[in-house]
Amino acid sequence: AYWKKKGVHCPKPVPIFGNFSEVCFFQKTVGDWLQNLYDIVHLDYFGIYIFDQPALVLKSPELIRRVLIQDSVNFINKTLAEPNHDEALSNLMFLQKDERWKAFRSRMTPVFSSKKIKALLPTLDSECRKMKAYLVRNTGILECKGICEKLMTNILARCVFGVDAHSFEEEDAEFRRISKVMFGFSWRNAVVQSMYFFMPRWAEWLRLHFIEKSIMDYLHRVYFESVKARKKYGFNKMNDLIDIIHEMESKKNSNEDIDIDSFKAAAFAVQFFFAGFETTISTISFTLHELCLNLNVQDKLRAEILASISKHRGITYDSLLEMKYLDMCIHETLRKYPVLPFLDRACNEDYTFPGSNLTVEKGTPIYVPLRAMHMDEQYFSEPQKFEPERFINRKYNEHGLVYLPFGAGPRNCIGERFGLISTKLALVHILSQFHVEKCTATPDPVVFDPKSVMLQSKVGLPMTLRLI
Ligand code: HEM
Repeated sequence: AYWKKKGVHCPKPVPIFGNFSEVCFFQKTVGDWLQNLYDIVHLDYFGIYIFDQPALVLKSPELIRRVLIQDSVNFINKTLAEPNHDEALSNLMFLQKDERWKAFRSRMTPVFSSKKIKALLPTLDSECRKMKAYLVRNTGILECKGICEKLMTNILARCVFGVDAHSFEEEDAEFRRISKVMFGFSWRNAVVQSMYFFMPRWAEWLRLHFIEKSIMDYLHRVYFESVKARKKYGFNKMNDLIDIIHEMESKKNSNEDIDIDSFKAAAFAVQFFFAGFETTISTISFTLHELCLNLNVQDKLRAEILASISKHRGITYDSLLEMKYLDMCIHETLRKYPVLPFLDRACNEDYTFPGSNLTVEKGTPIYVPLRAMHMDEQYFSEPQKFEPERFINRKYNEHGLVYLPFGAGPRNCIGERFGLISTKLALVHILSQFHVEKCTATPDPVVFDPKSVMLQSKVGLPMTLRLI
């Protein structure tokens, strides 16, 4: 009745569940659910109900630009639950709101400058070399997502906490166990994380933990132990997050409105680990998957990589930025497989869309069905086809926003540069030494797992690796 009163079209809801039953019973992924709604409604926007909560879905690229960029001051918050019942969780930036988020974000932005990321390259490179040595010992059929998980566990443990995770040497290494509990499938994760996104009031009321408390405690402990060791042996040697935070601390301006106390710094370390893990793994492994299925693209990409390695006598930060076809392949992967298939915002105050009589009330969740847009023929011809060439002159967002793998506006992905450089480096290392090929277990097309809010293949991404 809410949307009817406002004169906003709403696909027919069912009692109790509203339009949400298929996601609620894990029958469809969030991405597929929003895409089905997007495909049947031919309007700039429409209403839905998540149980009894009205939410607005935007289809028009122009309205999306308004919400994410032009009028972003009205839409600074995400819809996610705010876990004020747990201090450690409430320090995670993507769960923060209003002034608290603003202050935290501006303090953390310098951590991701190109200079800082460039300084991390030797660390990333040495972890990629360990992966390569492991792959040389284990060619044949491999579950490539599992390999990428080991790699990112190692990279993040080093870049964030300054410790060696030993994922390639020991199957049951502690960090690997932690990342498995954080991201591996469990009904607990599926239910709690879906509730944080879509039933935030319930998640707050039930005092649920987005990340299991024991894991938070463990990661805090690792952080504090690393800081303790650094105090003893000296900072600024590892170029990792702990050194960067220490450097920021020592330059601290007393007028700053946020104090990065050690508890907040530890929370940021956890946040980095959490937000950088599945996102980067997904991008590396789906690219390899598509390269198995598109051997001409793989050959072209390998030719670019080998030429660059020979020109620069190795792999450098600048050479990674120079490889245009590599960049196009990754952007095509992020179009077909955006790890977060939708964006969410909540309006801070009642807001009337200019030129319309649509007013959304304070607190109303707003969704951008970005995967549906990435698969819309109107914007991307033959959307099922993996075609990196469509990114030759990347001008998709000229008239409104249609391509959004990292979101947009002040609340976009803070780790884009780090995610892209890690993805590029891992792909260069793998493709310069191995052919990747389809095996009988390679899923084609990929079937996504409805139990995960993020886009994940139901059966992993197995393929054959063959030394060149
Ligand atoms: C290829 C890899 C990645 C992809 C596709 C990706 C994608 C995204 C997307 C779609 C958002 C939401 C943006 C919005 O709502 O407008 C986001 C937010 C975020 N990402 Fe990433 N991400 C990636 C890597 C990383 C990495 C490596 C980090 C490392 C720290 C990171 C940290 C974050 C954080 C902290 C936020 C929340 C920002 C805020 O609330 O202000 N991401 N990411």
